[in-house]
Amino acid sequence: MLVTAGPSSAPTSPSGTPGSSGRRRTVAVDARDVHVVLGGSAIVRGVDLVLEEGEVAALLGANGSGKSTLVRALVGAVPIASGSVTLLGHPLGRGVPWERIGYVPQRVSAATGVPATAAEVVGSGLLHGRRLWPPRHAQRRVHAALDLVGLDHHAERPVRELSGGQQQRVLIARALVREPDLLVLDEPVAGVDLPSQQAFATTLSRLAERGTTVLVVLHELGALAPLVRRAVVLRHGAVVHDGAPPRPAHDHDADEHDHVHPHDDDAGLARTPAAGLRWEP
Ligand SMILES: Nc1ncnc2c1ncn2[C@@H]1O[C@H](COP(=O)(O)OP(=O)(O)OP(=O)(O)O)[C@@H](O)[C@H]1O
Repeated sequence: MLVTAGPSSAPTSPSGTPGSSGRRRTVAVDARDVHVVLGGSAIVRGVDLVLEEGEVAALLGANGSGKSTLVRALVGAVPIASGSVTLLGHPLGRGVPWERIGYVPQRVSAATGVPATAAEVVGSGLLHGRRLWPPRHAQRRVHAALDLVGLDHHAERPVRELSGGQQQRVLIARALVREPDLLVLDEPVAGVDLPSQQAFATTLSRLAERGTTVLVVLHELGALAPLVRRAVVLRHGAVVHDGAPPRPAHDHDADEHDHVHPHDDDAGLARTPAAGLRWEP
């Protein structure tokens, strides 16, 4: 199921919203008028973001536009100055079912001071708050998650011996192992080779079909283009576009680039291999 509902949609409640079929859909993320202030500067300025169950949305914007800060605020990693955030029907805080949420932060190493193996790092994704021991079938789930990112053959290797891109894939597996209902990913495929990006896109699309909601920070849609139907574009911490994905452009990272382009659903011609998009009719 893929549904889009921007802030301009009919009002929703944390528990759900009636769809066109009349069936109640669960709202996975309900952020209203979110402001974040860091170091005395307003970094996120009045963002509204409502994501429904199974929706795949990309968060785009130039460097420094506030994408990471916004997703970090959504998962409670930085405090919000004002506004409200509800995740999976629960106000941000201890009541949120964090075990149902996977988060891949931006560009962190999977290697810690501890010589953990890839399987151990992924297994840590199964631990949370009150659960300090692995659930049943943990090993099977760990290996399945590593297999999804093409690294099961490295399961017993210390992560510090893996390349940067492989470490990133370990972190993706750590989020996937939870079989999350909500997945928040901050530039998950930066530094990841194209075949792995495509495998990741396939995995995400299967998760979305199953009802997982995905919010992914990207600079270019890249291999994920076929599954992203909604793009939220930030500029200076505010949403300047929320709707169909913008056309790819080579200058997306330029400060003055507005990230908003006319979109044509029949725009195969607008999507060129040079822009890094894999176009599927
Ligand atoms: N802890 C902090 N204290 C002060 N300013 C911060 C802090 N963290 C981020 N910022 C500032 O907030 C702004 C937005 O940063 P953020 O990392 O959210 O942008 P981004 O859109 O994710 O950028 P990029 O595409 O480069 O990853 C930047 O100007 C950054 O310097």
